[in-house]
Amino acid sequence: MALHVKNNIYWVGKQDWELREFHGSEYSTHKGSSYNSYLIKEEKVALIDTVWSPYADEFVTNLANEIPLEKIDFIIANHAEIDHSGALPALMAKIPDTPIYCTANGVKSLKGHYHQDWNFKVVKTGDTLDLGNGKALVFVEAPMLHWPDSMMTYMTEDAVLFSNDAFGQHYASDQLYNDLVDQNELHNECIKYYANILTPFSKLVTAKIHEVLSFKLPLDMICTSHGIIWRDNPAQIVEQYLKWADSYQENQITLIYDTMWESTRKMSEAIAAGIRKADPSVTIKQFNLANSDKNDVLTQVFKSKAILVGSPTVNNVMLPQVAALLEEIQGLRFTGKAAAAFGSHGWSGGAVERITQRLKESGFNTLEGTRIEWRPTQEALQACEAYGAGLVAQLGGADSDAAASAVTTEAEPMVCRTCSWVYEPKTGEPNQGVEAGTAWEDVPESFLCPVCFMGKDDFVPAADPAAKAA
Ligand SMILES: Cc1cc2nc3c(=O)[nH]c(=O)nc-3n(C[C@H](O)[C@H](O)[C@H](O)COP(=O)(O)O)c2cc1C
Repeated sequence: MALHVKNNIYWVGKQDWELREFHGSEYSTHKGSSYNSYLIKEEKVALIDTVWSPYADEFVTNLANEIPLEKIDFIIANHAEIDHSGALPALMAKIPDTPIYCTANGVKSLKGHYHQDWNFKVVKTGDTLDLGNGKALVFVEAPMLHWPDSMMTYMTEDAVLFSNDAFGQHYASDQLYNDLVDQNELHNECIKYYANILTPFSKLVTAKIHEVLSFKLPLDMICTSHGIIWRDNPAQIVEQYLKWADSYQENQITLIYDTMWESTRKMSEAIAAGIRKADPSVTIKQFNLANSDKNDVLTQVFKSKAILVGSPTVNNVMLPQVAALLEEIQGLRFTGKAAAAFGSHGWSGGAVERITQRLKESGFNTLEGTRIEWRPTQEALQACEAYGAGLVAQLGGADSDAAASAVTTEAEPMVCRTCSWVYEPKTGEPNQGVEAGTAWEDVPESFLCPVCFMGKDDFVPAADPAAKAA
């Protein structure tokens, strides 16, 4: 059923109350989700995005009840991922010649998904499409937010930004607008979405928001492609994104572990007690990975100034759930956080060292870990408490941003021509073993842009983007 949004704009999407997993099991959706599609009925009729493929037939039927399909003049595909483009095959079967407006990368992704040579119209930032009635759509490319093809579409006069995935949340609701839903639920789903999906692209988030703000366009609503529409003070989520993109952290320490026989859990609790005694103001959270949702844990990592990751040693390595989480943590490229490892072992040990190494490779400012043999004695637990207290003292000035800013270098930043990610010599790129203070000429030839994976040749001096990389 179509729902009126503003003037001649209607929501024609799908509320998916049942969804509990998204991207396979990559993202948990405790509150369901929605696939938001918008129909604009000006002199010209435009459809912005569609819905996920399982709901394609339902979508097309509902749309045809709203408007004869042949009256749709333009289809805008802001993003090719199948939760937004999934109904295109069913729709295009009915109106095969209707033009689809998307970025150049959008054509590649849509062809890659559907293997169809539809009537694609490639658009770039600043291109406009006249809707009549004095209104137009303006396109803004947003590469790697969060796929190479991503873009946003702005509607003039109505001052509505169709932001696609940006500013969205996985949150099914019978209310369309941000001011009508539970604010805590909304905040939790927004931060989870940012933490789990957008964290690696934070530098691009900041740059894109500043670019769009520089256009000085009025903004009345942000119509996202998942979750609610921001109509009450839409700038609030933009401001929130700027904070989240800036090495976000709260006064929180999170302990994450797995255990076979509870020794590592006891260590976690003793370390937490030591932290609590040393700093009663800090929020402490503890998660056993065996019974925790990984996306919820990653959200807490995002909120933390420091994390402690624990595992017993098994066959000289860590437990697999811990290894899996560390892989996710590495991909998310958190910045400005400290970390340490802990765990129990029987003879050789090995897990604490491996965890420490992985945390270091993931860009954390790693602190000395702690280990015990077998099940903890009273003395061992006291030592863990003391360790927790000592950690608080170390955290006083130990975050890696501070460490990075202590690095002085005259070396110039370099920018990736494909996605605009900036290499800052001051911070290096610890994910690829490039230490803070490394000048571009000393960065290994195997270096890849961490956002779009282009090689070193694709980089040019940030101060002179027209120049060719040496
Ligand atoms: C299958 C298995 C393999 C193990 N392999 C090692 C090992 O390679 N090195 C070691 O030091 N301890 C090893 N241990 C001993 C555990 O690390 C030890 O029991 C530890 O206290 C368990 O901690 P937890 O109670 O947190 O599970 C192993 C234990 C099991 C059950």
